[in-house]
Amino acid sequence: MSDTNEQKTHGVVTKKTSNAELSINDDALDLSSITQLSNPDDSIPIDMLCKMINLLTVGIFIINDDGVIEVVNAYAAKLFGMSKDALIGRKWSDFLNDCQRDEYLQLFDNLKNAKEESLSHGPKEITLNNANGTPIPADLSLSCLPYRQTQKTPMFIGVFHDLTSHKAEYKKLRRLANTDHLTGLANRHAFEKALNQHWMECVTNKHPISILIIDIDYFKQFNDKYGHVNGDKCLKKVAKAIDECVPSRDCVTARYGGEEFAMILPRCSANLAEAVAKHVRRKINALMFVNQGLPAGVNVTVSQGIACEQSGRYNRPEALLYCADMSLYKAKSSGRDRIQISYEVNEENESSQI
Ligand SMILES: Nc1nc2c(ncn2[C@@H]2O[C@H](COP(=O)(O)OP(=O)(O)OP(=O)(O)O)[C@@H](O)[C@H]2O)c(=O)[nH]1
Repeated sequence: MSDTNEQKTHGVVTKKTSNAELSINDDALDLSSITQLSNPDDSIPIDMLCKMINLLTVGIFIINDDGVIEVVNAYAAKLFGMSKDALIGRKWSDFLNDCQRDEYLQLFDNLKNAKEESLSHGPKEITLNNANGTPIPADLSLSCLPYRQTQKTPMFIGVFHDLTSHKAEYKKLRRLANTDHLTGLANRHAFEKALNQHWMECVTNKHPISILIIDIDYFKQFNDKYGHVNGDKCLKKVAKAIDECVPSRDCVTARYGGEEFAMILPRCSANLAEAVAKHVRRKINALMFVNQGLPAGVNVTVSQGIACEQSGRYNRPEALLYCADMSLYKAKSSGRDRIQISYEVNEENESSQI
């Protein structure tokens, strides 16, 4: 008895093998021709090829020159969210969103009209809208099968991988790379990236942009007296209090160094930055550490430096940052628990203290 039988479904011939199955529209593609290797005497038995393709954890489909699916493997069917039989006769581009569909139809035209047989495209990242309504990120390559193997009309093979888990992992790693692990705030790297972006946006649109640098006073003494574990808890509390003072969602609060924090205030004047700094000061002064076993009287203060770019005072974000840092230094040297605002670059007498 033959291990391969055939049945007609919706006008499409489905070939079934004993070990694996592969749906094929026989009218368009003689699949046995694909099994021909460069040496015509070497060929892979069809059932073995079907089994191999079906076992692959990569989506494979073959389409005709109308973009209609003629062959599809089990993994592709799973990702498309339909049975293999149901997929035969469907246009593969139905599973793309409008924007990607247009791009791929254009590309498909290019592939069809190309003179070279072995033309291919990709891999390129796409999002498959599968039949269950789940968007699946995938990378897709589309290649023209050599004419000598498809014999009649040109055929194309699509190969794609599910990128869902890679994407999730990438997102997680990206978040970790941008986050300070102790406080959960942005880290210095993320701060600098955000500063460049906000600087460009504010300067281009002639909006002010302010930076606030906040440093815990005498934190070494806190650590020495209450231990590093309590020091860490204190840093977390201070970070949370600072983050609660941002005036809008596009502000960025970061841990800039050990006990130093920084805030980017896009579209905020020096006056607004000063109001934010006063808010920070009140919140930090009110922090209590009793719930972590420290005496009721224990508290911390912060010194703050502000610089604001408005009307081209500074030519680079680094200059703005430098002046905010200089202001902080002045706030420290003049007694701590203070807010210092810098109005001009390197002008000692052009700053004010609160
Ligand atoms: N617990 C804890 N301590 C940290 C961490 N990072 C930095 N520090 C401590 O922060 C302290 C900073 O000390 P200094 O730079 O001398 O500053 P300070 O004692 O705050 O003094 P001023 O800034 O001049 O007011 C050091 O004792 C560091 O060990 C951290 O992640 N956890």
